[in-house]
Amino acid sequence: MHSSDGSAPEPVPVLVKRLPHGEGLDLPAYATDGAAGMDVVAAEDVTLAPGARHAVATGLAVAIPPHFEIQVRPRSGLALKHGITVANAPGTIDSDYRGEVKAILINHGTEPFAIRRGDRVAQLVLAPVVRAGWVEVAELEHTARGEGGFGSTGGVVSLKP
Ligand SMILES: O=c1ccn([C@H]2C[C@H](O)[C@@H](COP(=O)(O)OP(=O)(O)OP(=O)(O)O)O2)c(=O)[nH]1
Ligand SMILES: [Mg+2]
Repeated sequence: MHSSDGSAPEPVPVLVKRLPHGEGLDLPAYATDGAAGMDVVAAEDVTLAPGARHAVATGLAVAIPPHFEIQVRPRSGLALKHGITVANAPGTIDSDYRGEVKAILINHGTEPFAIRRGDRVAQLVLAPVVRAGWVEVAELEHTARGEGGFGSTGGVVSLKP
């Protein structure tokens, strides 16, 4: 959201600590002014065979403020060109996690994929967290959808006007 004068809001401060093997690497950064995610680089060399997955080190630990999370998301270019994606997308970094941030990458492609230290392998999206509180009831209100789901409104063809 932008403030009423149209200026961008202040970034939310997120504490970040470089681990020893992260020294010398760029911190995650937004590639453009409008980027939603910060590209994060690998802190290790690793080759993913077809079908293999690996928790790729970033060399970073973070302290996210309360009521926020960081999502670890794939980069579309790697997914489209090489079949490299985040196995648990979007990965969840909890605000109370103090271990190393890792990107769990999987190779869905047909060729081995070499990751070199410093390569941008995923993107981190800071997102607000709203917590639910259960309100247990015996009956739920009726809706037009009811229990229909999983394609109940039709297939891939567009809805009739
Ligand atoms: O892609 C990811 C996902 C998770 N984590 C770290 C941060 C997160 O706070 C913690 C736990 O993640 P999650 O809750 O997804 O995993 P879990 O299997 O439920 O483990 P746990 O029992 O530790 O919560 O692991 C990462 O570094 N990268
Ligand atoms: Mg968990």
